Amino acid sequence: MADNISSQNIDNDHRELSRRGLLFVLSSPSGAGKSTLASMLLQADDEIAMSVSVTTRAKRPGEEHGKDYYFVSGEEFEEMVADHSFLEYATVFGHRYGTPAVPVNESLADGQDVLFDIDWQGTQQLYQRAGQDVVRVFILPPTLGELRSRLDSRNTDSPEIIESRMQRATSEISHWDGYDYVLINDDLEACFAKVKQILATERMRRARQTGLIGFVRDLMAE
Ligand SMILES: Nc1nc2c(ncn2[C@@H]2O[C@H](COP(=O)(O)OP(=O)(O)O)[C@@H](O)[C@H]2O)c(=O)[nH]1
Ligand SMILES: Nc1ncnc2c1ncn2[C@@H]1O[C@H](COP(=O)(O)OP(=O)(O)O)[C@@H](O)[C@H]1O
Repeated sequence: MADNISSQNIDNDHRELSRRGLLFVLSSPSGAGKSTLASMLLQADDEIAMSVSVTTRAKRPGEEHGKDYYFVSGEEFEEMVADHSFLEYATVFGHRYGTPAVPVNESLADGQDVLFDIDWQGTQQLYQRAGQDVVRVFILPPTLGELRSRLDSRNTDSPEIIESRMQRATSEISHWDGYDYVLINDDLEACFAKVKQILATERMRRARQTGLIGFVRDLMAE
């Protein structure tokens, strides 16, 4: 386990978030395209950092420890739970997934926004913790047939795993109304443009609540 994501680096309650940046969440049923959209956003925007999750699921071909996930054993995961190292955690498809708090706080303290690829359970927990700083975006596939063909063509999972993800897809989708924005990822570039538009709009909304207040006060005092 990488030390920089464990709780040992800080003394106080590391689940207490510094509230400077946005917490930008992408969720979707497996295969709808959230990882693809997340990596496009990270490439296009210097002011947002990815929250790398911890998981007990097996590494897929091509995935890197510390970049895609921190891959840990079940025991290591439960130790992190006991240490209160997670901002949120959940069981998805029979595996444990969690967001380590320390890197998120570091990014926020650096003035970065933070991008999360987490499920609806984690989104609810994050929302309870950080409320108005969380922007929740749900990505839908255009059809379930297209979802299956994306899972097939991604070529990372066995037919059994793909089947179980398809069986979970409708229950994942049923949580769509717990999100601020719902996008259909049909044409990738069009969907990505909407993701960027949402981020830009939400940044402006925050600027209205924070920096601009001082500006308006000074302007009116002139
Ligand atoms: N709550 C929570 N969910 C996560 C976290 N990391 C990933 N997930 C979700 O777990 C699910 C499975 O992710 P993954 O194994 O990468 O499969 P994929 O969605 O098919 O790429 C997805 O819905 C992810 O959004 C996390 O830290 N917390
Ligand atoms: N709009 C799209 N049109 C066609 N294929 C897509 C689109 N968006 C994503 N994909 C492809 O679908 C597969 C699943 O996408 P991925 O981002 O891994 O989904 P998720 O992270 O939601 O599980 C990948 O092979 C990806 O390249």
